[in-house]
Amino acid sequence: MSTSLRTVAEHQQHVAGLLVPDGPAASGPGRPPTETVDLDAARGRVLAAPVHAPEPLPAFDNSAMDGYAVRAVDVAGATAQQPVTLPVAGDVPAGAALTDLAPGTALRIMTGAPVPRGADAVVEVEVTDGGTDVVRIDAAREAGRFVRPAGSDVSAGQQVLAEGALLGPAQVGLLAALGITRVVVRRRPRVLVVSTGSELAEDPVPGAGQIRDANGALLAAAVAEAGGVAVRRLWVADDVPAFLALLDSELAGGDVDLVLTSGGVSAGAYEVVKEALGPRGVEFVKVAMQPGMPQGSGLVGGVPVVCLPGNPVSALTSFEVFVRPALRRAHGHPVPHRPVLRVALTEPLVPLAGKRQLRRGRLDRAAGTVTPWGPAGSGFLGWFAGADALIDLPPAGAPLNVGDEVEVWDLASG
Ligand SMILES: Nc1nc2c(c(=O)[nH]1)N[C@H]1C(S)=C(S)[C@@H](COP(=O)(O)OP(=O)(O)OC[C@H]3O[C@@H](n4cnc5c(N)ncnc54)[C@H](O)[C@@H]3O)O[C@H]1N2
Ligand code: MOO
Repeated sequence: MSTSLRTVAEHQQHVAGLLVPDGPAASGPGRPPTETVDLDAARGRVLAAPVHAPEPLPAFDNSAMDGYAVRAVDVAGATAQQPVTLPVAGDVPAGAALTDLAPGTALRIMTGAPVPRGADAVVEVEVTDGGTDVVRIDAAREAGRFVRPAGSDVSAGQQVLAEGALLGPAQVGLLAALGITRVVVRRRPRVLVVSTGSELAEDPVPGAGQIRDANGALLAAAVAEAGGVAVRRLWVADDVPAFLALLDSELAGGDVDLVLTSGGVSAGAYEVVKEALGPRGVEFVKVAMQPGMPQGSGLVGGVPVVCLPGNPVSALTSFEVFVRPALRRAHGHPVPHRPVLRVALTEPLVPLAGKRQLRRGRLDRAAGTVTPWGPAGSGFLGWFAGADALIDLPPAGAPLNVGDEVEVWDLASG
């Protein structure tokens, strides 16, 4: 085994290289096919094709105010001292069909209702006496005032969303407003999650020396949060033939874009993942990072495989650092990385010599501070569950004092 450590950036490139379109993985999520989804399922998805407006928005001239539709010339010069009085010819509620306004009259109109033919302005009710038969108007309103013209927001045929746009509430709302009910989006990368270790209990109540599988749920959740889908979540004991048989049968179906394993990659006597996949060409390395030093990556049968360390804190941190950005970039997400903030420490910290360290932290956004959350070791999932940030400490930095600025990854955003 090599004793030189790979840098975090180098291993990020290795993992990203497995997943990007130009990478070696022909069948990976690098060239994700597309799928068409209903608008209700579109939030969080990435558009695979631009969208053009089939119709203008608004579709017809409509009122921006509750008030009176008038001809601007009929109210020209109106003031509180010299008001204009107009007969009210009727009401135009929202949802009403288009009507006509006769010169020298007003129509009581509601916000969103179609501005009648012949009217070119709306006088808001606040500068009138609110009359229903006859209305006193205390202010002039120029032509176009409080009229939202057809197409003033979006014109017919205009490109409203570009390929690669991330669909959030505003985008989904716009599509709904335009009558677009289905959109072509990039397919979510399909990820097979495999937990390894003979200590993992199959029964709900672990026996002596056994533990429950945390990484399966943890990584499936992380995959979903990154925009992928964990197609299957499996467990295999520390048994190389059983592991390989499972992997081969799972990959035979051809529906997996990425395999994520956890455990069995370090220096012990039963390192199932390393022993099984090393001979298949997967590269096992040590990365200058804590937690998450032992890592594996490569292709098995053309499918990218990323092998994460077993400690749950190490597995999740490794996912954050290596897998999440690659997965998001691979399916076209416009923002692959977490937002990085510069905030002040509330406690002193001593960086590790020779390794980049990602400590759990809790952000106080208002105060612009971060508090280290729990010990540095990789056996503290309980602490991780209470954290909302990773404090990114460069290797061999000087000891940090209270108030010193550090970079943190904001896990609650992006
Ligand atoms: N002699 C050495 N020992 C270790 C080294 C080393 O360099 N030399 N590296 C340490 C580091 S760093 C890490 S990280 C771990 C990684 O170990 P593995 O990836 O081989 O993982 P395991 O040994 O299988 O498990 C480690 C730990 O995590 C628990 N685990 C594993 N899978 C799960 C799961 N699905 N759910 C919950 N917990 C899980 C497992 O029981 C162990 O406690 O190796 C160090 N050792
Ligand atoms: O590098 Mo391991 O992931 O700390 O415990």
